Amino acid sequence: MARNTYYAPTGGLPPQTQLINDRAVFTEAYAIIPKGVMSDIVTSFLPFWDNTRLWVIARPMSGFAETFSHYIMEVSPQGGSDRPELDSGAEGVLFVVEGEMTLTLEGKVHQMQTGGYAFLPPGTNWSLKNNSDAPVRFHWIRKAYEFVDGIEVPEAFVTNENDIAPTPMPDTNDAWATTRFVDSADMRHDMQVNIVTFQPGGVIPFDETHVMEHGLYVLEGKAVYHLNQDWVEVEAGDYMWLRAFCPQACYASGPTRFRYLLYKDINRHMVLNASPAYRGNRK
Ligand SMILES: NC(=O)N[C@H](N)C(=O)O
Repeated sequence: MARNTYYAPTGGLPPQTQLINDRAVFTEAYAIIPKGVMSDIVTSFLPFWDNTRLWVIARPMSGFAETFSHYIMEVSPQGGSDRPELDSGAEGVLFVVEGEMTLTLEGKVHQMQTGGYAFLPPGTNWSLKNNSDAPVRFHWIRKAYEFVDGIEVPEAFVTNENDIAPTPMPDTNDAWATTRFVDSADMRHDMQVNIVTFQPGGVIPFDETHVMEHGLYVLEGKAVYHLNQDWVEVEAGDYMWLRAFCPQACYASGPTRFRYLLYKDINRHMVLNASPAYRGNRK
């Protein structure tokens, strides 16, 4: 089966001769981390991960307004972790963009390759190892799972994006389609990590303005995105973080398809006690 080729950052140092013309921006409504910023200078490390470095491209900051963290992981040969997740309340998604790795999930071994996708509910027993002779690069998106009395925690699964048919947006002539790994109406899930694909010229023709917070990592191609009041050019390897209600529209501006990994929080009430007014009203 044909496999997709995604942009995967490989680090390196920007040359000292480089002009200072990066497109990085951090605003109240959105942030852009262009691929050039993901250099060797800004890597992180994690406890109990061997031969591993990462780029943290999103994290909760204000305590209640941001819901998730997003890492780009790079695990060298023989690297990995037997204690990957230290927070028993965290759920996660792994998505492989280059190389291969061995995921052991509740004792069962899964060999994951490019396009491989795993959902890890809170409390899952998992470990990861790179048994190959090349680095493996994957995205790891984490969120504090919002438990609800009477609703079960969803089960873990491992799949590959090539095994899932994208759902076309009606009336777009298939120019805009979304690969969904879980059903939006499945109330056990409080987040989705999807892949959105636009054919050249495909558009989001109006400013979507909605409660879902987003992280968008561009996997392929390029586009012009409207974010709040700005038009920005983005291409494979760039990251966009969008706060809830940030207006967003785009058109795929390149000769090839434009695709991104899209995080969104779904299916839960908003936390009312985050508001000082609400706290004031309570006995
Ligand atoms: N920016 C986006 O791709 N937004 C999606 N239509 C979404 O909110 O699912």
